[in-house]
Amino acid sequence: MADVQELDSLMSHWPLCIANSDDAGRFVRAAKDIQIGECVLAARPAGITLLPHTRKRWCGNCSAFIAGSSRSTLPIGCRACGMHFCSNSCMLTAGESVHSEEVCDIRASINCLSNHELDRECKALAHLLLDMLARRTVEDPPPRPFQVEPSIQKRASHQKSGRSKARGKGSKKPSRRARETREDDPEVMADGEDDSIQAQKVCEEDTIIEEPNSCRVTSADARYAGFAPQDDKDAYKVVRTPTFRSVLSLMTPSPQLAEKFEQGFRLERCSTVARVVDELLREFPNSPLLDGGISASHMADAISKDMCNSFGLWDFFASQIAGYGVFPGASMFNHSCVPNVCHEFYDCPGGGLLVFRALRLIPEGEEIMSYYTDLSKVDSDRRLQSRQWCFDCQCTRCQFNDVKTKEDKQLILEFNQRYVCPCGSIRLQAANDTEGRTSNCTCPIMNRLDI
Ligand SMILES: C[S@@+](CC[C@H](N)C(=O)[O-])C[C@H]1O[C@@H](n2cnc3c(N)ncnc32)[C@H](O)[C@@H]1O
Repeated sequence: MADVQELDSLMSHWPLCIANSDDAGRFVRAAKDIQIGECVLAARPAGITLLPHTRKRWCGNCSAFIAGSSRSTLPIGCRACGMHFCSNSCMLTAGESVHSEEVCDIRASINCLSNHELDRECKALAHLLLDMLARRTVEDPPPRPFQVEPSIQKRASHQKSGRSKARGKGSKKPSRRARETREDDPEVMADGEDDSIQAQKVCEEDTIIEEPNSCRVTSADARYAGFAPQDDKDAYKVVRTPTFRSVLSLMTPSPQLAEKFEQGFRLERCSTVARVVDELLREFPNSPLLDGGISASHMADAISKDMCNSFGLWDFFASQIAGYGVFPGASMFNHSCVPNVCHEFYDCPGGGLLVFRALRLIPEGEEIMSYYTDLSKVDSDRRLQSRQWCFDCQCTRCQFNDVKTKEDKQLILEFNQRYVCPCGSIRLQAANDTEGRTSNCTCPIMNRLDI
């Protein structure tokens, strides 16, 4: 069984504990009675990838839908790599991690590769891998076999002084950042003012960035995502930053299992993507992204986790997947088509937060079941979807729906009326609802737009 300690520490503040089963691997149990609506976990991403059609609409730093973001000032686009940001502050924070000089250069190079060299899915994976490497932080607790601390700690102290000098050092290629401009306001970078002076100014005005590479979830973010009361100043402490090692601890299907579910091709492309990213990264020999001796095989291992562990990010306005991310804490939840928790994605610096809440009372000891498939679909469609995660769902709903009757259809209809919000996501049953029919949607999009 893979390392649980790293994953366990991501859950240490939540009413959860990890256990193991023969049929579905590791799973999560409630460590106490959990009330309806109670937040069971808020997880941060180890890496996110936005699909090309979304990059202009979603902030590359906080994953906010730019047009609907309260943070949004003027959208800023990078002409080199195509990433967009909802504000100056987000652009500056990203400049220290997911949009540093070398990351931007490599992203641009990936975008330029022909379909033959790297197809669309592989490019999305390559961006996910870069994102994971760029978000790597000081490992906590101190590592065991995987050597990462010394250089990373050095980097963190550089950054505390306000600027990352390590980044781009030794870079062979000329920087493309000069081409980066604010789309709607071309004067911003074109007035001759040095990038770093601008960065300092905005840092002073906007926010104190303590650890640029691992922005904290602030108390305000925690309140916005609804898991902290108004007066809880320490709310952010419950959300741990996933380490790279926690990603490596996630599950990868064996080649045999992947073959059985016709997903072998996905496993194979991980090494192709890792090789391409590794080659591009080696052009930056002093890159902090490679600190700790990250090799191509570490990279292939990390992105192979995408297969069974990524969460889709839904674009409500375009009604399509905007991208996906790996949230190691949340990856311990197994699937059920009758879940007892639902999840919502909230934008916040550091890539966003995936927040899980109880759909009903969950007694101590019961398994926490999330959902991976579209629960509004009929059983055959859900079964097809679950093949992507290399398993056949055996939940009561799947077994029951094998017998197709009018009553089954009624059951699905009722289930959807009860749990599926018009925005497409699962919604909470209202706490005071004895009938179990009316529910409150807590999704950020609906709330924010006051629909
Ligand atoms: C996000 S991980 C969940 C944690 C996983 N059990 C582990 O040990 O790391 C998803 C994987 O768990 C397994 N899994 C999740 N739900 C399952 C279920 N209802 N039945 C069987 N396997 C399941 C599948 O192998 C799936 O690819």
